[in-house]
Amino acid sequence: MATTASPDRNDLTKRVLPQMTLSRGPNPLTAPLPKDDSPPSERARQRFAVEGNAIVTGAGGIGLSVIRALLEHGASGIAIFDVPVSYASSMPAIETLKTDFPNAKIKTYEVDVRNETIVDAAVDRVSEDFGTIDMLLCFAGVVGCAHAHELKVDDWKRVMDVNVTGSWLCAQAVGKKMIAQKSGGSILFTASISGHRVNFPQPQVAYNTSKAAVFQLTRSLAAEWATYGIRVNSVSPGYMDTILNEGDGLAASRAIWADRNPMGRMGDVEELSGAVILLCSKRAGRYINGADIVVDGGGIVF
Ligand SMILES: NC(=O)c1ccc[n+]([C@@H]2O[C@H](COP(=O)([O-])OP(=O)(O)OC[C@H]3O[C@@H](n4cnc5c(N)ncnc54)[C@H](O)[C@@H]3O)[C@@H](O)[C@H]2O)c1
Ligand SMILES: OC[C@@H](O)C(O)[C@H](O)CO
Repeated sequence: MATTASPDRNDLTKRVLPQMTLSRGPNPLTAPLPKDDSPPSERARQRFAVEGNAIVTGAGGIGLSVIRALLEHGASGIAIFDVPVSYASSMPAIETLKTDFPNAKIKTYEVDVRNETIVDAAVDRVSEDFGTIDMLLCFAGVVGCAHAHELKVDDWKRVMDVNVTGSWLCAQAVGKKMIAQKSGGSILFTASISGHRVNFPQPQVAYNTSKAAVFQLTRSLAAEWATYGIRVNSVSPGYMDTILNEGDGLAASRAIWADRNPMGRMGDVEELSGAVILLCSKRAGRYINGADIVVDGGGIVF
């Protein structure tokens, strides 16, 4: 039997919470594209240029590679958030970046992304040190392998806290700054093919679940913050050749992953940077919001 919806149900103003109404204020994403008469090569360069300062969390294999790409494409400042133990190994690479890009401002901050107080204080410090925050790229992440029926709740929480809560805390702290700055911005999360499908042979229920959550975090913030000129997207790498895929018994799986990939190999971290630059670029990425780009060599062949 057909039911008639109550009149109130069709009245959006009564159904939608006040804070979800899209108040259209000044928004760099709604302004018309500026006319550009520069020569073709310059137009091509500008199309994939990134502008301003970026906070990058997780200066591991992928994070360090992307920082270099951001600097090559025009970023003027990079604030790196990581935990002290990782700085010990990534510091030589960070020093090389400072030498290779002498005009860029590159600073490191000891930040455990799971801690709200530390994240908020660090984002405040970046604001003071750099002026504006134009981009946030979240690469801080951990993996954990255990059979689901044996997984301890602390191990579940460790993965969720870094991959989901850590990404959220950084995005909220930076989002507040971007909204106040009124100049828009770009936020990029790192999901994974593990959020799209269940990988083989490693059992990693917490990791897979955490990365699927990152998609909805991406889409939720993309929907809420476009009105402030903030775009929010994610990348989903396949198996990249980093230290993340060495521990927790994962090294033994590398040959299986490569064998099942159409390209017969794992990815090089540098092969991810094109997608990241596209999503963060002000021109080429301007209408890309709430998207996830999979970079996995064609997926796993079963
Ligand atoms: N390598 C891959 O195959 C692959 C595939 C898909 C997704 N990813 C994701 O990409 C991201 C980067 O991975 P990677 O391969 O470069 O790994 P990585 O281990 O080389 O780097 C991860 C970085 O995150 C940092 N980190 C961990 N916990 C942190 C915390 N609490 N606070 C601050 N920083 C913290 C680590 O210190 C490290 O520098 C992760 O989110 C990972 O899940 C990786
Ligand atoms: O799915 C690829 C990655 O997210 C990750 O490196 C892997 O799943 C770790 O087991």
